[in-house]
Amino acid sequence: MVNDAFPERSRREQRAARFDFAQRAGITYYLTTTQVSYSYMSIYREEEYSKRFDPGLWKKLFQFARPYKKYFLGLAVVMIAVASIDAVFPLLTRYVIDHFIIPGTLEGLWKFVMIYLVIITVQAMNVWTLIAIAGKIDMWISYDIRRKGFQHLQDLSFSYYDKTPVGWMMARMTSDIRRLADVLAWGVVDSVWGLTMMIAIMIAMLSLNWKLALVTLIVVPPLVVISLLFQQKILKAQRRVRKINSRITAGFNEGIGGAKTTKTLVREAENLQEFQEETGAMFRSSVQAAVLASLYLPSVLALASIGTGLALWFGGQQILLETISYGTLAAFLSYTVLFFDPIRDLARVFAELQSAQASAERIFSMLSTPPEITDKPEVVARYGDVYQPKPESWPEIQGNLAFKNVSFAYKEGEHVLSNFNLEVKAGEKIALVGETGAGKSTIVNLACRFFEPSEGQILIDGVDYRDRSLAWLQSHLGYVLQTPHLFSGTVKENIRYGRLEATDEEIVNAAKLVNAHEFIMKMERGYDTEVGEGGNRLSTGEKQLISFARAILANPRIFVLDEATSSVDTETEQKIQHAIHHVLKDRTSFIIAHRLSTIREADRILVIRRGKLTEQGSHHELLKQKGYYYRLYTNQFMEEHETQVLRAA
Ligand SMILES: Nc1ncnc2c1ncn2[C@@H]1O[C@H](COP(=O)(O)OP(=O)(O)OP(=O)(O)O)[C@@H](O)[C@H]1O
Repeated sequence: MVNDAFPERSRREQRAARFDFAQRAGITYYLTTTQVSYSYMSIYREEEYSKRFDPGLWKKLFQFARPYKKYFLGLAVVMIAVASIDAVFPLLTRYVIDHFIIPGTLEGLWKFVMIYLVIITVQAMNVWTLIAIAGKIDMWISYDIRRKGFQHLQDLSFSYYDKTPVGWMMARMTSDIRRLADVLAWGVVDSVWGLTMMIAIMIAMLSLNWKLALVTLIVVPPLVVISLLFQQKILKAQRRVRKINSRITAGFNEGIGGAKTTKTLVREAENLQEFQEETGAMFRSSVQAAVLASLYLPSVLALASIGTGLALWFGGQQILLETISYGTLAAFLSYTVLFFDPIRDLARVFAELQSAQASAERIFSMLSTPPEITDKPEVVARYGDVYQPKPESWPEIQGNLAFKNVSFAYKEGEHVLSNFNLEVKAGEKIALVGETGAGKSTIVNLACRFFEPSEGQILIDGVDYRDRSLAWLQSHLGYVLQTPHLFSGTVKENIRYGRLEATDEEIVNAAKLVNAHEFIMKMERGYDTEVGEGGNRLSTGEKQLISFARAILANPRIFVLDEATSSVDTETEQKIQHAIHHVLKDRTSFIIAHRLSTIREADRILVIRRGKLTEQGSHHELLKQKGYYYRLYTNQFMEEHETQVLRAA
């Protein structure tokens, strides 16, 4: 399946990926993206897909077309009309030659001109209608698939985002869907037009003079073969160019985003070398595509010319024998040239169908990935899901939380937690400390049901949280991360994201509570200041404060602060500590912090080492125990003290 195609991703990337989509989902997470740093050029690996026609896949795809079948039918009718009229034009030329030019008379010309005008007006209207219908179908289908894709991405669990690069998902949601809708809508236009045109031309030629028709149509079979061969090769080369192009775009992204890191690691030369290899491959594939395209047209023109030559040769003889008119020969010549268009179009549609099938496979592989964490059907029936919640049936939440013999592994066999037990009372302020990779974030992620235990149970207010709805739990969650993500928009809009119906006054109060009001008011337009994409016009500390205000506004029962105050200065941190103390009162909260001064006030500090709870108690109790916490605290204290002394000196 798709996910196996990706190498293990760094944890930072994984967080960034899943939180990016979690935030778009609009659920009450206050998670953040970090500056993603993929290994340059190694992120985007497109899979090769089967080339055989896959009826099952097309059946699934036609489900998206089904709601618009009336429009497809209308489109087919209009296209038949367009092609039939296109095929009539050489007959009009024939009429002009045989009735006006050869006899040298203008008699009946006005009538002819009037009929001609009516025909081209009808044709213009047909073309307008077909563009309008096909354009609408194209848009509707891409809208439907995108909507379904986006909804599914929101439903997918964190583990999916751990394995799948954001770039891959973006490509599915944009270019693949675009291509698919395009082929569905415009492929119908081209194929109906092409087929009708070919049939109409053949009927016209055969009825004008079947012998001459058979001679002229000799060139059609080689024309079909050449067109199919070339179109497939051209498409293959173009696909290679597109693949490399997406890697180059990723390379640009990486190169620009990671410019500072590149410089500090003196990696410029290697990066340039890697980049040149990609652009070299792109150059070769582009040249190949251009050479193929440049060979195709002359080959087709040569065949068309042979057809024209044959028509002239045999047609000329027939004229001398007076078995056909000059007009008929002219019509034949036009038909020979006209025949080339539908063949070329059909060959292109045929080749594009293969590419569309690959897009469809990619999209459906995403759509058919089941979310690992979902509500059971009976839970959905009772409480509703994220899209149709039934808050009136939701139980009150107290905020008591218990881990009962919980084991958990991200990868099979590699347990991060084994038989982990923990009881947290409603309103308790819990701090988690421990070395990097000890399992602190895993514990809170399990508590928030971003992952579920492989064994054991997590109870909220005494009930296994799998018996309650995800939406219920998440509507009571507030989560603030170290590197918060803000959305493009104003400060006010970003805070309001926590609770859309909040008044301006409530927003200002939330900002005041976390000491963000002061710096917001110092900004040029106060709460109406634009924060830029991802909040990049603000410092990390400022973003932290805003995301904190946003989380508070939602008034969650369970609050998680994962290194949430690591980027603010000591003075601001003290202010936030004060706010945290105030805000977290009566809420169950988990605080993960490496800076131990920030967690002294916690009701209980848990020391986690290799997934085990090794020490617990208040700050003073733990200091008295003189264990790991004591060593950690005294070391940090000494370091901070030395820094202060140095600064003072
Ligand atoms: N999404 C993931 N996929 C696979 N392994 C993971 C994932 N997240 C964490 N791990 C692994 O699980 C273990 C515990 O990680 P966790 O993030 O819980 O540690 P932590 O104590 O929060 O560390 P830090 O202080 O660095 O944030 C680590 O060995 C880590 O590599």
